[in-house]
Amino acid sequence: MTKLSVNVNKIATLRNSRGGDFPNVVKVACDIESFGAEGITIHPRPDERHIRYQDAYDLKKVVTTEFNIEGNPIPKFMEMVLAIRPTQVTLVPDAVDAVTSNAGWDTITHQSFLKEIIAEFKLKGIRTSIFIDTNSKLIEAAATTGADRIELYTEEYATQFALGNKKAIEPFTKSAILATQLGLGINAGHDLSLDNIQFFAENVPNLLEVSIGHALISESLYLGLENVVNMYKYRLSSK
Ligand SMILES: CC(=O)[C@@H](O)[C@H](O)COP(=O)(O)O
Ligand SMILES: NCC(=O)COP(=O)(O)O
Repeated sequence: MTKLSVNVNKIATLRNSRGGDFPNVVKVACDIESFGAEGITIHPRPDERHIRYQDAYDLKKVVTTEFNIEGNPIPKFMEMVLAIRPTQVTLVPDAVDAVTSNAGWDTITHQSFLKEIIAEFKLKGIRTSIFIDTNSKLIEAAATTGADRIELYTEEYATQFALGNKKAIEPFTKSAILATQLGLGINAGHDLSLDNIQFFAENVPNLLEVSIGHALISESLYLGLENVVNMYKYRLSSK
């Protein structure tokens, strides 16, 4: 079965908006695990606008499922991941000022760089995954870097699925078949949601893990609002 890794970036966004420690990222991650998630994902960005580097160290102490750290392997990120030794590092080539991840690796241009850093992570026993588009040449090049897995970048699928274009799954199915032939494990993420996840999982063979954050946290707000509004009303009703 495909594992669900919950990305808690948005919990940190909410916490940072008030400058305090509510919601507490570590507590939320532990609760998410106790609710059944099989992994916790974070994507610290250089400006620490949501997850802070300290959160990564704090989470390492408590996460009992798979801990996945995503990011661009700049020196500060490398140092942190090598010290923490999470279950998995997912390499994402995002620009410092990117609003969110918006492209996969060019594994041909950056083949030797990726080989070098993947070897460093492997020495520390950290599983490696490369964030990538559904391009067969890039997936073939990814297989030569020593990476254990690829993470298929699913924004295009999510956008097209919302427009009713179910054919958008085809490149993902093909990429998964190719990756399996090349000995790569398959993860996926970006804009996956309650609406589009089932069709994706049913049509992408050997899907090991999905990491989901933005939609999952937004859906949790919607699905929890009625309950919480009524809890407030109940507490006010004795007056
Ligand atoms: C790698 C990826 O797909 C991202 O979705 C990412 O981890 C989310 O990052 P933000 O929460 O900063 O948008
Ligand atoms: N790797 C993708 C991820 O962690 C979450 O992406 P999103 O669901 O926030 O778009």
